[in-house]
Amino acid sequence: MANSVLPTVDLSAFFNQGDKDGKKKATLEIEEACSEYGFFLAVNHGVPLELMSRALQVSKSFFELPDQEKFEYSLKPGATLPVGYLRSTENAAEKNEHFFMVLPTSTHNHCPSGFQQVLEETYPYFTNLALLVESIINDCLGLPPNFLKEYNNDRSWDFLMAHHYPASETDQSLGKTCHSDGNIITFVFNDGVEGLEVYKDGNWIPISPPQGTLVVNIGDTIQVMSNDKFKSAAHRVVRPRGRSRYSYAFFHGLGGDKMVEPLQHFTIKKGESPKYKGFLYKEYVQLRIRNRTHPPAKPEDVIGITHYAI
Ligand SMILES: O=C(O)CCC(=O)C(=O)O
Ligand SMILES: [Fe+2]
Repeated sequence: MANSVLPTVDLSAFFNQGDKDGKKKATLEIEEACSEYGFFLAVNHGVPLELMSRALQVSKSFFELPDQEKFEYSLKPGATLPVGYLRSTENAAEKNEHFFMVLPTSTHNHCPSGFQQVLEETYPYFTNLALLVESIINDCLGLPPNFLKEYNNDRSWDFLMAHHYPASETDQSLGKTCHSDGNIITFVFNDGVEGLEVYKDGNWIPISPPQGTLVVNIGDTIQVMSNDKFKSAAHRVVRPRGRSRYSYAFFHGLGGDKMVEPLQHFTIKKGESPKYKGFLYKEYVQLRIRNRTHPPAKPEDVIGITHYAI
């Protein structure tokens, strides 16, 4: 089965004090998966399965509402963050709608009560899991203990998105076009409907994780910091015929004022040249938001991490 190429990593050892062998095994699997694919699947990740399915139900109920009700949650003019309801424009290359949420305590959020509850309940689990996976990645990359934890100490650039990809009928447009994520680590879960594909060596690999499994992927920031040791893989969502697809993505980011650049650990210390120019995380985030709010006419003009490649 095509799906079996992505390893499924059991994270339970990290929730059971003392299971050293389990931690070692999972760490090695994550290291291999992140250098090879930039993606892995995670089970026993600590996020309650009941909460994941309830969150998907809330999202389905929201996206089934009449347009007029959904548009009440559209981005307010002058808003500093693209929070709330967003949908693709009529002739865009992708067809989707999203609900975008930031830190539960943020006054920027503009959520109906269902999403507010999902946000408040899921956020602590995803934040803890992200800090755990980030510390495992720190070890896999051979960085000094707690390096990423200390560098990445600002949680205000993280966000949660609910996605709906309407079923494809006659048109062939994608649910989400080929992209890589700009952040540190992303967690995705969906309703069991296929559609996510990861690009590797010229092929699109379909990823259909069993329900309750999390898809974990490395973002551009780790790719840059590790000077390409870990991959931020291109991926996309194909819209299945006749079936809508629902998913959530949690994006673990970095403080906006942090500099993102290849770390000396992967350049000077290894005798390798940096593969990227340094940039502020917030600059890259702004460029990526602009890709959405003012989509360029030509797909090749969409700004991605190669913008900083040397
Ligand atoms: O819906 C999915 O399965 C993937 C979503 C995704 O790639 C993203 O939000 O960046
Ligand atoms: Fe993505």
